[in-house]
Order: sequence, then C-alpha cells, then structure tokens
Amino acid sequence: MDPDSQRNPDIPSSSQEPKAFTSGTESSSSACSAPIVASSRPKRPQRTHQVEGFTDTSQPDDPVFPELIQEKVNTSALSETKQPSVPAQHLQENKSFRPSAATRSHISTRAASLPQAPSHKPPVTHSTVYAQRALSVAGTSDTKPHTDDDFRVHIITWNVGSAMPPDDITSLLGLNAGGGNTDMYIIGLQEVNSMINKRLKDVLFTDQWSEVCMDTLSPFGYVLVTSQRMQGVLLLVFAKYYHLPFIRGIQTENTRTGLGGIWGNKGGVSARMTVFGHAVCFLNCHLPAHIENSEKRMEDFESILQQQFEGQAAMGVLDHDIVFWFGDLNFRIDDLEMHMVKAAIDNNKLSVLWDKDQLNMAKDTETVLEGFQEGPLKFPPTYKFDVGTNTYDTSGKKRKPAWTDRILWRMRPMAPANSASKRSSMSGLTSGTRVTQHFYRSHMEYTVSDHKPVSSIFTLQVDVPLVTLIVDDEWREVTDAVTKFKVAPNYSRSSWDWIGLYKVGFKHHKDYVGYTWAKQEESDYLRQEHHVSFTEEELPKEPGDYILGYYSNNMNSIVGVTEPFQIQLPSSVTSGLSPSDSSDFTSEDEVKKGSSSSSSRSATPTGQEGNVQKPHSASSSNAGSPVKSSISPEASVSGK
Ligand SMILES: O=P(O)(O)O[C@H]1[C@H](O)[C@@H](OP(=O)(O)O)[C@H](OP(=O)(O)O)[C@@H](OP(=O)(O)O)[C@H]1O
Repeated sequence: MDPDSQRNPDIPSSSQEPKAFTSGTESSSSACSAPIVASSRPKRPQRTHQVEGFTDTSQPDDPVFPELIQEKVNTSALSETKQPSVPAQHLQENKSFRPSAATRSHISTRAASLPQAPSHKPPVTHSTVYAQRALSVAGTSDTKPHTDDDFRVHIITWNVGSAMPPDDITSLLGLNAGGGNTDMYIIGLQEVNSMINKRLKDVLFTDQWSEVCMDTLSPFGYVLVTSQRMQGVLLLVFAKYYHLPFIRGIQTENTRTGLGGIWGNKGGVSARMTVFGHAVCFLNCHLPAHIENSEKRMEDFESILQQQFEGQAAMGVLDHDIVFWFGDLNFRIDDLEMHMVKAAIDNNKLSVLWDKDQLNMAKDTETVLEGFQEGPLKFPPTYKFDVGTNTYDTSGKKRKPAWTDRILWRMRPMAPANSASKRSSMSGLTSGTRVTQHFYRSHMEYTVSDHKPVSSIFTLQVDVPLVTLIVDDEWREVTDAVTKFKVAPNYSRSSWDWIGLYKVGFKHHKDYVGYTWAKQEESDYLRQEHHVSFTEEELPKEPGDYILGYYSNNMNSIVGVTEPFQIQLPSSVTSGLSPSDSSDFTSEDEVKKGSSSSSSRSATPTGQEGNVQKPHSASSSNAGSPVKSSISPEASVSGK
C-alpha cells in the first residue's frame, strides 16, 4: 500500500493540505516592458465604494492642517522596555512574518545550510534602540494592536519638487520618539533634482536625498538594501541590518512613460525581493500631472505593471505576494469647484471629497486596480502648496488641492482551488498572510516642496506554524535529547503523529535518521506543551547538524520544524549498538523490522490506527551511515 495515500478518511482532504508559505511564483507570460497604449482598458463592474480588507487606519479625526501629533510615550511600556543587558535570547526578533518564527525562541546558534534567523541581536551601541521598540508607533495615533511578532514596514512617498533635503527628517521617519521599531523603510521620492549637472554629481557621489536618509537611519541600525533611480524618481529600501540575510532575490526595474515612453521624468521604479520567504514588490510611480489626464495615468500605470524581473525569480509586479504601490500618482478631485474643495478642507469635511477623487473613482471601474487597497484619506490633500508654507497654491496656476500622493497595497489573490493554472499549486501562498495598515498620514511640517510627504506603517504577519518544536541548540548527552512541542488550537492531532530527526541536508521528509512518536496521553489533552525524548538507540552516531520535524499523520506533511542544532554524543554512546540491543520493541515489531531497508528511504510512518500496540519509539541506530531507521513507524503498524 502506498503510505502517502493513506489519509485519514475523517479529515476532509482540503483541510489536510498544509499551508506553506514560500516565495516565488511562475513568471507571468506578459510581454516585457512593452508600453500598453490601450485606448479602452477593460472596465470592471461597479462595486460599492469600500476599502476591501482594510482594518483600520488611525489618523486623528480629520484635522485640517493637524498640528504635529504628540508622540505618545507609553510609560508603562517604557518601563518594560528591553535593555541591551537582557540576555540575547530575549532580544531575539521573533517575527511571525518569518517562517516558523515561534520555533526560533530556542536560539540555535549553529551555522548550517538551512536558513535561520539571527540567533541574537548583535550588540547595539545605540542604547535607546531596544527601549524604543516597546513604544507605540512613532508619531501616530495608532490604535492597532501590534506585537513583536509583527514585521513592520514604513513607507514614505514625497514629491520633493527638486528641493534640497531638509536638515532634519527624523519626524518624517518617526524616529524622534519611538523610532527603531520599524523593520524596513521604503522611501519613494519624485522630482529629485535631476538637472544634468546635478545628475553628474550624483553619479560621482551619492545624491543628497539618499545621503540624508542614510545618515538619519544608520544610527538606528538601518542599512540601504537597494535603491533605484530613474531621473527624478528615486526608490530607497532600508532594513535593519540583522534582517539582511533574509532579504533575498533583490531586483530593481524602471519603466519610462514620459514622452511616449522614452523619457524618465514620469514612470515607475520598483524593487522586488523576498523578505523571510515572502515575495514583496515596492513600486514608486510618478504619473502624469493635470486633472484631465486621469485616463493617461491609468494607461501609464498599466504600462508600468508590465515590468518583468529577470532571473530565477522571473516574475511580474502583480505576481508578488504583496505589492506596495505609492508615489505622486497625480490623481485630482473632479467636478467640485475650487471654493468647494477648500471649504470641505477648512470645515474638516474631507469625506465630501472622497467620492470625487479620481483614483477612488477609478478603483470602482478599472480592472487593473482590482485588489489594490488604500486606507481612508483622513489627511488633507497634500498638493499643491506654496513652497515654504502650509498655504494652498496662490500662484497664477491656482491648482485645486488634491490627494496626489498615495500609498496602496495589494495581496496576490488566491487562485481558485480547482484552477488548472500554474499558480493554483501556490494558491495557499497568501491565504494566511495579513497586512495591517497602522496609519496613513501626511506630514504638514515639511514645506520645502509644493507637495507634503505621506507615510504609512504596515505590519505583515502570517499564520504561526501548527506545531512549534522547541529544542536545545546542542545535544551532548542522551539526556539532552528532549524536545517540547506546542500545537496550535486549530491543529488536529493524530496519535500517529511523529517527530523525525533529520540530518541537515536531508532531501525528503522520509529521510529521518530517527523518530519518536509525538505522544499525547489521555490526560494530556488540555495541556499546551508536551515533552518527548529520544532514547539512546534513536540517536545518530554521526555528529553534525540536525533538525527535528513534526510529521502530521492527518495532513501527510511536516507541520513544524526546528532550526538546526548540533548532536555530538560521547563515544561511549556512539560506539555502536546492534539493532538487537534495542529492547523497546515488541516481538511483532521485531518481526517487521525486515520491512524497512536501512539502505532505502524510510516509508512514511503513516500510522493507521491498527490493532498493534505502538512502540514507544523506534530504533534508528543501525550500522552504516547515514543512519536509517531499522524499523519505521509504518512497520510497527498492523497490516503494513
Ligand atoms: O511637464 P512634466 O514633466 O509632466 O512635469 C509636470 C509639470 O512640471 C507640471 O507643471 P505645469 O502645470 O506648469 O505643466 C507640474 O504641475 P504643477 O505645476 O501643477 O505642480 C507637475 O508637477 P506634479 O503635479 O507635482 O507632478 C510636473 O510633474
């Protein structure tokens, strides 16, 4: 019988599917960077004006020119802040955005070929960094709960109007109080001075905007991960330095849409990467100006979306698990006269303007905008101001105020379960990912440009693993060979679940070198945490890096893993025991030993509840290397 086909008939097959979160999708087949000049783009049916999936953004209630929001320093939180003297394991980032985050608390410090999070935060000389992490989101009226498990992404967009950077951007970055709790900063600028002589200087040296951002962020432990510039459109991606090993596959692209696609004064620059295994794309756009160009803006956006990232992770913008789209999108407020717009702003009636915002209107009709979400526009229009003031345009142009500067996001939709497309196999990718917007605001205090900057903080989370295994980072004695495990409340256990011991570099979940049943006594049912141990016979003779994997009998897959840890037992233990030395087996087990060859891949121990007493455990200590189970859990089950 094929053990892999032995699903528990009581469990519907859909619920037996593991929810894996890995990165990478098939490349879209769309043509590379061919501008779309679609005169009539597909429209989609009208829907109610509502922000899909938006949970909350907590901006102060429609203040007109709000005063700088007072930083709320939570003193009780402060008293609990993490100081650098706290042991390393308590300082470890434990973000659920990372795979198996909860399993990381055991602090494996082993270097091994499997990806692992930093075992501890390296010493930080900036003494306030840890204190700051416990504060509420800086400079905001954030009311969303967020924990250390969140991966925090702070996005800023600003049309800087060819201005020099201001001396101090700490409040823009939320660093003046409570800073340092963000994991990544994404800064999208437009109209960075790109005069020829300035560009030449910027090629030789770093441009001043990049410089000021780096200077401001580096004391807080942020480093520039990547940047992309297309004339005045600049995208900067920063991350905490200890995330660098987990930010991979970085690629950048740009699309010119100015002058029919040959000039880069308008267009989009993007950076894609996997962040802890999740494919994320950041897209900074400067779309055409002027009220009458709404349709052109959509066309250009569609053209920019044709960007294809080359290489192994060849994919388009919308193939990413999460896309953040921001910039001077240049949409304006239709219909309403200038005085009505200004009255709405002055009287704090911004909602009057929402329905006339061209982007909001386009969201209802444009297919290409489907899935893009945006928080409510509770800040006043960020364009157009007299430079150096908070006064809307008094020049001869008399531009109507507009929310030109925007930040949106999009989760990759799940393919229908029965879809035959290539992506259907990845349909679960984003099912457990959650993006929460914590605030969406403007920054009125910056006056160097005719636009105000806009920023937003997001937290990214994925489901925690169904089973969390906790193990010490070294097994030097047989008595160390213990693991604790916790199961998620929604996890359906089977008494035939087992925990396999794998040598790092294993190729298949059946390549365990030893295993033990994930026992659960009757009296255990309400316990959160369980203990199991490996006996001497189950331990490998070969020292090296190993991991434990929890195999779910119901789901036919591994649903929890540890990071690599080291096994190095004393020679007295590893001197060799013949299989017959194991006294753990019933005579029936002994009879069945022959069914599992030590040289072949072990059969999946998919135990159907049979009429044979399960062994407590099975021996893996057979002669030869790599050590294979001399008897698999499967072999111990009647009828196999
Ligand atoms: O000519 P391109 O390269 O498209 O650049 C445009 C023009 O400079 C616009 O000036 P004008 O109105 O004189 O044509 C300006 O509009 P405003 O002067 O209204 O700001 C736009 O600013 P943004 O709207 O910030 O993009 C800017 O993007």
